[in-house]
Amino acid sequence: MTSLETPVGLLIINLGTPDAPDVASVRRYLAQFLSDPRVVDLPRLLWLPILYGIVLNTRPKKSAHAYETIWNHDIGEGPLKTITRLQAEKLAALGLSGKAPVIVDYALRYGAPSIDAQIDALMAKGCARIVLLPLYPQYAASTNASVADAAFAAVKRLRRQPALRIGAPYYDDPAYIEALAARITRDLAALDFEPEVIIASFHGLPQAQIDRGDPYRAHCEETWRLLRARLGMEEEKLRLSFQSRFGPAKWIGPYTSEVVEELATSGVKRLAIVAPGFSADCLETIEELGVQIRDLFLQKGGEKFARLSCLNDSEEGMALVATLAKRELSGWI
Ligand SMILES: C=CC1=C(C)c2cc3[nH]c(cc4nc(cc5[nH]c(cc1n2)c(C)c5CCC(=O)O)C(CCC(=O)O)=C4C)c(C)c3C=C
Ligand SMILES: [Fe+2]
Ligand SMILES: [Fe+2]
Repeated sequence: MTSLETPVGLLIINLGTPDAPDVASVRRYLAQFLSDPRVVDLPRLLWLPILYGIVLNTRPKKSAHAYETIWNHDIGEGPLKTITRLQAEKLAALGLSGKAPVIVDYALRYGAPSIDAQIDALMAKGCARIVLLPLYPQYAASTNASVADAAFAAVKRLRRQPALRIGAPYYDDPAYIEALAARITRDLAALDFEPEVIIASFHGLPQAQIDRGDPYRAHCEETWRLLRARLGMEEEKLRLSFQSRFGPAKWIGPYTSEVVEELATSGVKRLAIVAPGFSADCLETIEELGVQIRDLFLQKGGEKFARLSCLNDSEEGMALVATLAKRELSGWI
């Protein structure tokens, strides 16, 4: 066996989720997440007292309750983890191996299974080459760079390091736009009503992170533009918005809640919402969009509301993940 025939590891990566929907687990998860300087890039001396003094004493209670409502109690895990695991299992079943076998698994940036534990596990199986595939279509330092930080921190401990590749953002990749368009078209056709407006809602980001050079907003806008072109929808038919604002600082807008309220009060009765930036359904889509935003729309005069699913492990979603995986593996297998 030459070194080119040794196994290659492939980890698909998503953000993460608490181990359980209770206050202690959510506090542990949020402490890890929100102390990452890529996520909250304020000076530590300013942020850590706020985080430990205020945020971690208030937010976990509220979030634990929200996680409880979406939890997959039968298997004891949150939806983001279930879906990411299924994506990895289905990707493994596709048989990506070439001259070199490919071992597929998944890791979560916060919570478990962690990136360092999964890199260790792949190395224990003989992988000297590892591809990390962050399932974040639009680049943000708080997501993509944070994955790279964790991967390089993991190998920093080692004398004999594996070779690492980290997948690129894919916000304008035809395979991504095609997967979204196919999924949206199929899901709209299955509704029992025709929405007047569809909102493409992306996770928000503090405006200050954009000002410091994050291309995230431009990436979201380009995804939105390409999706509109592919679906033949004008800006007023497929609206752009940003959700999940956290803390008092200014985040990028328009905020999803404001767009929904504006639409309802201007007489729109039938609305659909899709979250193209999330590759797996999670708290932010199932609960924030599916419950809070739905309630807001109906309360302000809307009559019909549908939340479309993320790509998840659907046929379209898996075709996309397979395309990305093959691209990032090329030359190694
Ligand atoms: C300063 C805070 C945050 C930044 C910056 C941020 C960026 C960011 N997040 C995602 C994707 C997800 N975020 C999720 C949950 C979530 N996000 C924040 C804060 C920031 N995110 C918080 C506090 C939470 C926790 C939930 C809560 O307490 O309300 C999730 C869902 C996780 C789940 O378990 O279901 C995802 C996914 C992206 C893509 C992004 C930057 C572009
Ligand atoms: Fe987030
Ligand atoms: Fe949220």
